[in-house]
Amino acid sequence: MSAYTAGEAFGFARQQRVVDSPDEWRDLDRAVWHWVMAHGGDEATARAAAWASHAEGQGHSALPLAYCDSSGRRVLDDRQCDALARSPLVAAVQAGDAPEARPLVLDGEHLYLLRNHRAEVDVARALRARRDAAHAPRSPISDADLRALFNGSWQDAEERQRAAVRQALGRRLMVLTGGPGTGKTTTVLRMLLGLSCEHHAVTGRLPQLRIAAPTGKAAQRLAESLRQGAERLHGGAQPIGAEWLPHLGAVLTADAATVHRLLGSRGRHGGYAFNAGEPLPADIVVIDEASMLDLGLLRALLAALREDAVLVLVGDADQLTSVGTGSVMMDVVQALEDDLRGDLVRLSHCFRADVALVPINEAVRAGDVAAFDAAIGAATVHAVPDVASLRRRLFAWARDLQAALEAVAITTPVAANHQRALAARLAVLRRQQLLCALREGSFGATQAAETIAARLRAWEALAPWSGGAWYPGRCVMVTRNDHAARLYNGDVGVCVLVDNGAGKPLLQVAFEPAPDASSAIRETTAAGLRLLDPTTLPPHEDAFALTVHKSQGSEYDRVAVLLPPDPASPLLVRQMLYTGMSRAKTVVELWALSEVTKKALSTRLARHGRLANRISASRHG
Ligand SMILES: Nc1ncnc2c1ncn2[C@@H]1O[C@H](COP(=O)(O)OP(=O)(O)OP(=O)(O)O)[C@@H](O)[C@H]1O
Repeated sequence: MSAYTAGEAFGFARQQRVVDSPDEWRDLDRAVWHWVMAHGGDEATARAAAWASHAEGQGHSALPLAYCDSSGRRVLDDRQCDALARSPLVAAVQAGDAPEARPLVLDGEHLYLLRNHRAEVDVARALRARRDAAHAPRSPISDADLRALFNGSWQDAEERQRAAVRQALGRRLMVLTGGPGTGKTTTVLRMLLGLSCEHHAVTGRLPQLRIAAPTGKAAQRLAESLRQGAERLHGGAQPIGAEWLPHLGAVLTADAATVHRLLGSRGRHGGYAFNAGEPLPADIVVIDEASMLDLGLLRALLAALREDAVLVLVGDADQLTSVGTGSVMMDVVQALEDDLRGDLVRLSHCFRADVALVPINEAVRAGDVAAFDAAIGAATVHAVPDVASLRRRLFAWARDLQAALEAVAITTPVAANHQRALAARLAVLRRQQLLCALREGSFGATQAAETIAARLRAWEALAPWSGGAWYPGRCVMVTRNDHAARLYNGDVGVCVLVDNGAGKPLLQVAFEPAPDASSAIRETTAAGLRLLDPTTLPPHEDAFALTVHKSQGSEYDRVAVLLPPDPASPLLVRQMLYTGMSRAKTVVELWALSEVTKKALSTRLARHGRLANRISASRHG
């Protein structure tokens, strides 16, 4: 789209041509330039506004006045910065609210689009209020209770888990962070039991509990882990006392949903059914994978919460931030770490049986090149300098995938009610996964998935389906929410051959249980695995290779992380590498040149904005 057509889309066609339109600007940024010029702004303000829009497109909530373009040149000179403060379209403030609504806000050394400024201010204010509302618990948890909640165990390695459970009581905000396998979910379950007990002591009734995550898949995983954990607590070698059972019941019957669904999203511009005027009927809300929350969604969530509700944010603050604006989990953790009050617990001990990957993940998390070199033996490294070598890797990968599909007899029909056989086929999705830093291009996930699919289809056992789009073993990921089908962006399914006892077996796509089915419902639907006709699926794509972004919240036995051979790629950041590699449970492969890996290791993704400062500003009002 040219600058003119972008402008036309906004209803102000045939304006001046954008002066010096930088190559990096998107059509939207140019449209913002036109909007400012059409509304009485000067050239400097229009330019700054377009750059603020561009920065938002990169995930920043604000444009620092010293912002540099990709060639390292400042995008606004001193004269332009001075002009901004005098512009009628700009509200200049020194921290805090903009006194009047103007489209741009100059807050100290940062320029904001108004909505991002409001979101930052509102989120910080709500979080500060939640922090300040902490009080001594009515029914503090005893060491005996803690021991009971941890199955009679009292190890040093569990101290922070116990601290998290103890410290959550009496608060309106609790944040739990830690890497994979550090026991976040295990701790959340105990925390919920403690919070439920406290709620009962204060109100005389059990709490209304809601659990959610930014994606359906993550919500489903949390619900399932909590259910399994609750069963172990109830039926293990040292079952918890009868006094806990009503609270366990509250956890077991809690609905799990995406955050959008929790808030009653009415679509892109329709707002939410639950908001400040119509608060969410919930006493305790747990959000897992909170690193995927963006600024706008956290603002909506905080607005919808009742003042006396407890919000528990759980996630790995070192993972990639959301694709949207801001890096809220990272900022919240930083602010709470700067002002320790017990409402943040960072777990660090890995409890997994297989800890071989812990040192390398820790080295990547910390960006420690020496520790990474020392731990690299835990990973398999393949240098992939060009398309030909990538192709060879992909072929070998497809061969292994074929072997995994063969092992579950993917081309043999299975009865629709044979849950075990269906679950075995579905489990292939968690066996091996290729994760790519890029989406597009010859090193991107789309092309890699195509190459793997083409190679797989050359398998003679799949010949009967050679004419169609669907074949047994095709793995797909849903790319758009379909609330009616209870399928959500990020859900993965595998195509299976189903014998329904009425003639020719049918191709169906198997998915795990719906995330927003309560556990009671899940139990009545024979383990809840869903079989759907391929023609009824919402938009989807092949899932043989995914971007690292899309893999957040999932784990696989074996992971290969593919990095592009160009060290200058802007997506090569430490959080991306950490997120990708830490998805592996037992085997991790790096398909990358060593200089590219080092570049990613030593580059920390930082998003511009002032949320962390605003939250920590509590002591100054
Ligand atoms: N205190 C503990 N004692 C024994 N095992 C534990 C303890 N805490 C966690 N585990 C075990 O460690 C494994 C990981 O725990 P959990 O799933 O709670 O971690 P997590 O941080 O939520 O992991 P992920 O981020 O990968 O979902 C599980 O097998 C769990 O049973």
